[in-house]
Amino acid sequence: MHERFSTDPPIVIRGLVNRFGDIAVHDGLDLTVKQGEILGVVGGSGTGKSVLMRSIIGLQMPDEGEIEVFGKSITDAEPDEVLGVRNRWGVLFQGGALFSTLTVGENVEVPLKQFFPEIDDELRKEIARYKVLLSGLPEEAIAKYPSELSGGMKKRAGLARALALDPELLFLDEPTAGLDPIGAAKFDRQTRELAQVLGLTVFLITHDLDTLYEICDRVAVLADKKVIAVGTIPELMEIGHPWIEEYFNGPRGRGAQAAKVRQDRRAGTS
Ligand SMILES: Nc1ncnc2c1ncn2[C@@H]1O[C@H](COP(=O)(O)OP(=O)(O)OP(=O)(O)O)[C@@H](O)[C@H]1O
Repeated sequence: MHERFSTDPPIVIRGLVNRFGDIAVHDGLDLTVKQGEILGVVGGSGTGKSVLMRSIIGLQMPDEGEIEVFGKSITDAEPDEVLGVRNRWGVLFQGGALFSTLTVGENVEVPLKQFFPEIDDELRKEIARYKVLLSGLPEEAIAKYPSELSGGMKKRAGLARALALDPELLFLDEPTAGLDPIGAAKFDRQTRELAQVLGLTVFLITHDLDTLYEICDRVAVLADKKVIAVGTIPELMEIGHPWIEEYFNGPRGRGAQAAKVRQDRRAGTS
């Protein structure tokens, strides 16, 4: 079977420890991300969600522990081996992290040039164009510079770049932060559609309760330097952890839950 169709978990983390000076951000963190799921990652500010993502993609070398992505160790691998898995994921960083001196199209071409230098210019431009359109941007956005884009368009451009290499795994760091509610709901819908159509596994850091209710199959909760629970929202609510209760049962959590129920009724699914 081609690895793309493997049912093995694409991410397995065991005993992760990350320290900055004397302070441990993670201390014995375990997490398994299942093939094909959209996993929401939540936790209070500073609980280490971004550090966790950076560790998985090899930008942060952990002090202890083991991280496997597509069965390859990120923590012990030789740089060449990591390169072999790096082209199987795409990352949308907070704020898009676009190169300001390149147009949207050129930004999307960057990973293509890096990993597939043999592709000729015309084909590379055409692939980049297709990814920009796939991300929901109009044709005219291709030639624009990041400074000419709205916040929502920058996110979509970042998404187009994250999709450049046809990834199997997509990392999204707070994709709807700073978007208006309509833009955020659109972005959520698009993430779900892309995940379904392209067969992606999605690791999604968010504070957005609507996103969690709308598109996440499971949610991992970071607290006390670990993942304290992973499951569907109803499963998490049964655990009775005070932070989880407060998070999902607070006024915003109840609002998001009610919105989901209304939407499901309209769609005739409940
Ligand atoms: N390079 C670094 N050097 C020192 N401390 C760092 C570094 N990167 C992160 N930290 C610290 O690690 C902790 C976790 O940071 P991280 O950005 O992962 O939190 P987060 O859960 O993503 O927060 P937020 O929800 O606010 O984005 C914070 O206390 C942060 O100050």
